[in-house]
Amino acid sequence: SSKYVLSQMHPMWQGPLVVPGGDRQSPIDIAVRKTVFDSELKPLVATYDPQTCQQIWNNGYSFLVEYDDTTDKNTLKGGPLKDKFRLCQFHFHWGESNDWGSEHTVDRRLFPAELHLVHWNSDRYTLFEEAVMEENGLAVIGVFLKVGKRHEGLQKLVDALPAIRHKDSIVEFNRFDPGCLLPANIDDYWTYHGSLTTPPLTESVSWIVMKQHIEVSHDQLAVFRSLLFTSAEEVQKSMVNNFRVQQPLRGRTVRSSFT
Ligand SMILES: NS(=O)(=O)c1ccc(NC(=O)NCCO)cc1
Ligand SMILES: [Zn+2]
Repeated sequence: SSKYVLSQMHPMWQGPLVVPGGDRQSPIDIAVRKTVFDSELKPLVATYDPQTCQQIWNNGYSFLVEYDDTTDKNTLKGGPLKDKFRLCQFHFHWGESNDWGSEHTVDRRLFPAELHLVHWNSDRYTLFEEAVMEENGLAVIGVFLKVGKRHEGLQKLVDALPAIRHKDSIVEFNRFDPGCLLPANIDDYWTYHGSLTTPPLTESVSWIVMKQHIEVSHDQLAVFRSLLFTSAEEVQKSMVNNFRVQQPLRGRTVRSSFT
């Protein structure tokens, strides 16, 4: 049965959204004490080619760094995944202040921002658009951001943001290694079955949320907040608080790859 999901997460969404089923929605709170260690979970193997980076653009919701996903150049396998997945894009969610902004929470703790690396199952499907509708179609790696020392690898991205301040603006972006945004330790993660956190909210995501966060500077995060939800003709609205609120667990188990 499909349930109505009120669009609490963002004023931009008008009226209730119908989602298929609605009992595998994301994000969620990860109650650490209730996670279950699974010794069968393998280490994650992420192989990314910085040369396949194509463009960075403001989609009116976040900014996306998109990769050429027509070949198996950027793959994710292992971890909870049975198949091989292809990176298509990564993006972030953040708040208007450093006190909130992440989508997932850990024991209700909010982080100032969260990175999502979006992959689709290239063993079973030929396009993202196909995979996004399927139960085992997507794998998204979530990485929490904390405010601290400057992230040298992120700076190249930050320097490109003023050029895509408005919705639908896009610039060519080449040579960016998404691997530089992963924490040192990618063996410790939580994993559960969920959904996209923005429309179409389809329940096709194997979530892999890293236990270890990365650090970015206050100034780097401030540049995220200088982006706009709006296009050049509209009244300006700062791109902040582009996160969805935590959704009910509905009996799901969150597994951990570590004790
Ligand atoms: N926030 S999230 O759950 O990681 C997410 C990822 C991809 C999408 N959609 C998507 O990638 N659409 C096609 C090309 O951008 C929506 C939400
Ligand atoms: Zn996201």
